[in-house]
Amino acid sequence: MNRKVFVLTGNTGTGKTTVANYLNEFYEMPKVITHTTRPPREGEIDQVDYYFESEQSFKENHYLESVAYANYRYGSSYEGLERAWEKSPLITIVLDTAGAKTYSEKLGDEAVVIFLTVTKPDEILGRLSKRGDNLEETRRRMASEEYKRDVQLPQSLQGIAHVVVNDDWLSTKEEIDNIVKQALVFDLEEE
Ligand SMILES: Nc1ncnc2c1ncn2[C@@H]1O[C@H](COP(=O)(O)OP(=O)(O)OP(=O)(O)O)[C@@H](O)[C@H]1O
Ligand SMILES: Nc1nc2c(ncn2[C@@H]2O[C@H](COP(=O)(O)O)[C@@H](O)[C@H]2O)c(=O)[nH]1
Repeated sequence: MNRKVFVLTGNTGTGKTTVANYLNEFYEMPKVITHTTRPPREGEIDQVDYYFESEQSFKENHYLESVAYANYRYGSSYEGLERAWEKSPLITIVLDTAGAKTYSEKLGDEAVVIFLTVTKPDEILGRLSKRGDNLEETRRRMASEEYKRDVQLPQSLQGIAHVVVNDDWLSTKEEIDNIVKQALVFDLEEE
C-alpha cells in the first residue's frame, strides 16, 4: 500500500482532533505529533498531544513547515512524519490551512487534505468552552488573523481538499469513512 497522510485542517473547534482520534481508533492511523510553544491545555500530555517547546527549544528542530498561530509557534518535522510512517502507511496530521497548503504542495497525492467547517460558527465558542478552554484565550484566538483566514478553504486547495461540514458527528463519520475508502480505491488503481 502506498503511504498517505490525512491532513485535517480548518478553523479552531471545527473537529480536526476529533476526526484524527476517530481515524486513530477505527483505522489505527497514528497521528504525527507536532511542536508548539503554546502551553498545554488541561489534560494535554507532552509527546502525546504535542511536543511542548520553549521559544529556544522550538528553534532547535528541523521543520518541514512552521507557522505562527494566534501568538504561538507551531511546526511539523520530516522526522515526525517518518516516525509515524514507520508504524503505518496511513497516518494523520492536524494543521492550520497554511500548513495544509504546504503539505499539499510538497507531498502531492501522498497528502489527502480534509477541510472541516461548521454551518454555525457561533456554536464553536460553546464547543470550545465544553472542551474546557479558557474563555478569554478563546475570544483572543477567534479575533486573530489566522482564525479569520481559516474560516475559508484557501483557493489553492479548492478542487483538492475534501470539504466536510461537521455539524452532526454521525454524518461526519460517514463522510470520513467514504473519504478513506476513496483514498484506498485510488491507491489500488494506481498500483
Ligand atoms: N459534530 C460535533 N458536534 C458537537 N461537538 C463536536 C463535534 N465535533 C467535535 N466536537 C467537540 O468540539 C470540541 C472541539 O473539537 P476538536 O478539539 O476536535 O477541534 P479542533 O478543530 O481540533 O480544535 P483546535 O484547532 O482548537 O485544537 C471538542 O470538545 C469536541 O468534542
Ligand atoms: N501549520 C501547522 N499548524 C499546526 C501545527 N500543529 C498544530 N497546528 C494548528 O495550529 C492551530 C492551533 O492549534 P491548537 O492546538 O493550539 O488549537 C490549529 O489550527 C492546529 O491545526 C503544525 O505543526 N503546523
